[in-house]
Amino acid sequence: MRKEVKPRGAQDGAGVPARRAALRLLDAVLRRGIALEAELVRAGAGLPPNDRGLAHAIAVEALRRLPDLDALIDSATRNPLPQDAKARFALRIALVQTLALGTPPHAAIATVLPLVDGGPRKLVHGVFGALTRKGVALPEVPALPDAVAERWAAAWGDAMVQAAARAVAAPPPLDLSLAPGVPPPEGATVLLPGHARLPAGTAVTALPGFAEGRFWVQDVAASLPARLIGPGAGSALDLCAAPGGKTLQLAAAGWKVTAVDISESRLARLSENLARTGQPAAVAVADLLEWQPGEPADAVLLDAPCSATGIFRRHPDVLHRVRPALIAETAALQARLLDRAARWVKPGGTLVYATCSLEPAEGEAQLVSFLAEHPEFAMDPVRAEELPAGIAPLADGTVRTLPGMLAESGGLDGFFIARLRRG
Ligand SMILES: C[S@@+](CC[C@H](N)C(=O)[O-])C[C@H]1O[C@@H](n2cnc3c(N)ncnc32)[C@H](O)[C@@H]1O
Repeated sequence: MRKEVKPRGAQDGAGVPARRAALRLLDAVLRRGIALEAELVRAGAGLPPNDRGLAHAIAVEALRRLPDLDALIDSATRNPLPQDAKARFALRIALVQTLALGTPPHAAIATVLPLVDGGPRKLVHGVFGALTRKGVALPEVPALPDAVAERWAAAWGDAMVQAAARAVAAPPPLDLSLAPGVPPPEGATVLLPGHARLPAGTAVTALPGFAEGRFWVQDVAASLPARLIGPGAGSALDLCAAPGGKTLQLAAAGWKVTAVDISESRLARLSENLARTGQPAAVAVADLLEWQPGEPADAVLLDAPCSATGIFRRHPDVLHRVRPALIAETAALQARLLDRAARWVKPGGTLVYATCSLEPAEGEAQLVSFLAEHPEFAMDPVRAEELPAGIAPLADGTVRTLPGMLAESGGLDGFFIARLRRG
């Protein structure tokens, strides 16, 4: 009689599919360098929403805590497990649940052992048991991966690295940009006019006014590039626009906006956001290395694709998958995009360049080479009163937000912003 071959995972008990999906997410980020959110679409396909949410929560928390989890694992094995060993992944998943997510140890290990069926079950069980019996805990301030700590210390100093480590410990607050005339929700902190900050974990879709488009989610740092363009009645190009936080701001400030992005799926979200908030904008799906507008614009905003290391609090996968080669690659793309964006600014018009990156190659260095090659542009220095209290423009008129700034009110994303005027 032929033995029936069951696909892997076919006999999974309750709770195991979520852990299998968490394993797949971590594997995608750590071994293949894929963004967590991109993999979530694939790894979560077919899973009920609760399992999908749990897989995501486990993976995100493991990425926040990876160096500390690995140090614990290494303290309990005679020879260090290879970084890509399945046993290490299984242990990270079991430990992070017990030590950070409040899962009882027996449930954490029982749902993880099926991931190493036919493999190192005994080892995983033994290491997990030894660590939990010892009563180990994660440190209050997570350790950053060595390569990140070294890179950021060289760029910004040790105090920034310590602030970044504190900031990675927990998800950030929920920041909203408010449509014109909308008051901040009750209990919100207001860092700038038209802004509201609510505690981390607030469900935005459950807030009164969400469906009516009275606000949209946008970190206060991410709201600065469009704010710095100011109100206007002329034409504005929002380049690399999706999912559209800045398009909404520009439209709400009175600009006649054309929003361009290469990603159809992200632009679909931009169109949903326009529909929900009732803000008008023309939308174009295009590669900006090929597209060009019918005529130059009064204001051009380039929120360029980047390593996204400035948003590590919400997307801790960047701490592990962004390497120097990726930073160099995105910096080269930014230079080409910036060069094209510059051609589309009317004489006397404004160009704002922004990246949500903590890498000088994607910010400060980009600006230096741009100014050297574009004498027709000069800095339009940002003034202190245009920024939240506690954040000052730099001497050259640019804005650099870093971990540690506004820490007492919940921090903000890492951004670089430069405003230029065409002569
Ligand atoms: C930082 S995100 C933009 C965020 C957006 N400005 C907002 O505020 O919601 C960068 C965007 O650049 C887009 N992008 C990357 N390469 C592009 C290209 N060659 N042409 C047009 N858009 C591009 C990506 O699809 C992505 O949506």
